[in-house]
Amino acid sequence: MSENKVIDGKDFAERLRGSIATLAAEFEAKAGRKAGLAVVLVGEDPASQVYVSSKGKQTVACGMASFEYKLPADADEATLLGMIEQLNADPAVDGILVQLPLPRHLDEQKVIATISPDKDVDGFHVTNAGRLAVGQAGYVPCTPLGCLMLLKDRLGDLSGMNAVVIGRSNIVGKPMAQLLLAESCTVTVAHSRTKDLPEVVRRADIVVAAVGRPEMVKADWIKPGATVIDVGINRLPPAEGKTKGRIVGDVDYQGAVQVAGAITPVPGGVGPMTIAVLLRNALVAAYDHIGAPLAAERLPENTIA
Ligand SMILES: NC(=O)C1=CN([C@@H]2O[C@H](COP(=O)(O)OP(=O)(O)OC[C@H]3O[C@@H](n4cnc5c(N)ncnc54)[C@H](OP(=O)(O)O)[C@@H]3O)[C@@H](O)[C@H]2O)C=CC1
Ligand SMILES: Nc1nc(=O)c2c([nH]1)NC[C@@H]1CN(c3ccc(C(=O)N[C@@H](CCC(=O)O)C(=O)O)cc3)C=[N+]21
Repeated sequence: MSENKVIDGKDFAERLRGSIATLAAEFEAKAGRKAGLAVVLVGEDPASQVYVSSKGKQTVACGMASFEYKLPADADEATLLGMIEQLNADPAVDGILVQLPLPRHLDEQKVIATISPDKDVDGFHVTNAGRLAVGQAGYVPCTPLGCLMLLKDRLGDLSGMNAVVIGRSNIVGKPMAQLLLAESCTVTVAHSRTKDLPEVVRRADIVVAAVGRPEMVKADWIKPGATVIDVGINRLPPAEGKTKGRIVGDVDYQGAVQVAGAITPVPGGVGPMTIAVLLRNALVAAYDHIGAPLAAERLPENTIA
C-alpha cells in the first residue's frame, strides 16, 4: 500500500555512485592518477570501524583510491594534527575525512580547522560552513546534501514550503537548514529547548529529523501528506537472547508511514546517501586539484549553485 511512499535512499545512492564511477574513470585518464580519499579513525569504536570500512570499500568500487589511517584512542593532539598536515600536503589525496566523534581529550574544532578547506570533503571547516551560509560554492556536509537530493528528487521545486529541521548540530541540523533556506523554504529549526515540538512539526510540509532519539517523532505529529526525512541512526538494546539490537531512526516509521506523503526508512534511507555524497565531494575536489573543475551540469545530482 505504501510502496511509493518509501524514499529508497539505497537505490538512489547506488545510481549516484554509478555516475561518480564514470567521472572517476575519466578523471584517472585525464590526470594519470586516481582521485584519492583519506579517512582517519582515532580509537576503536566498533560502529565507527564499520562506517570507515564501508566508506573504503565504496571508494574503491567507484574507481577511487582509499587511504585509511588508524590512530590509537589515546593518540595525542600533535600526532593527529601532524598526520592531517601530511595529508594536506600529499598530492595523491584529494579529500580528507576525520571520523567524528573524537575521543574527549582531542579538540574537535582544532582538528577540523587543520584540514585544508579545499580537501574538506565533509564540509565541516568554518570556511566551507561560511561559504554555505553566504551562498558561495564550497563543500557541503554530506548528510544534509544527501537529504536535499532525496527531497528534490521527490518534490521538485521546494520554494515556499514549510520545512522543520529537528536538531541544530554543525554537521546535520544547521547545514540542512541553510540548504532548505537556499531552496526558498520557510525554515524552522527545532532543538531540545523548543516549546511544543509536536505542534511545530504539524505545520511542516517537510520534516527532517536529526536528533539521535529512537522513534521520538510520532505519527500524530506529521501533517498528512508531508515528506519525512529521518536522519537518525539509533541502535536499540538487544532483544532477549540476541547480541545486537535493531537500528531505528528518530521517527516512528510504522506509524508515520501511514500519514506521510513520503518517508525515508532506516536503514536504507539517508545513511547510504551520506557515503555516496562523500565520494561525490571527493571527486569534485580531485577535478579542482588538477585545475579542471567539473562543470556544474556534469556534476551528479548537482543541487546547489
Ligand atoms: N544517516 C547519517 O548519515 C547520519 C546520521 N546521524 C544521526 O543523526 C542523529 C543526529 O546526529 P547529530 O546532529 O550529530 O546529533 P547531535 O547530538 O549533535 O545533535 C542532536 C540535536 O538534537 C536536539 N535534541 C536533542 N533532544 C531533543 C528533543 N527531545 N527534542 C528536540 N530536539 C532535541 C539537540 O538539541 P540541543 O542543541 O538543544 O542540545 C541537538 O541540536 C543521530 O542519530 C546520528 O547518529 C548523524 C550523522 C550522519
Ligand atoms: N567526519 C565524519 N563524517 C561523517 O559523515 C560521519 C562521521 N564523521 N561520523 C559518524 C557519522 C554517521 N555516518 C553515517 C554514514 C553512513 C551510514 C550508513 O550507511 N547507514 C546505513 C547502514 C546502517 C547500519 O545498518 O549500520 C543505512 O542507514 O542504511 C550511517 C551513518 C557518517 N558520519
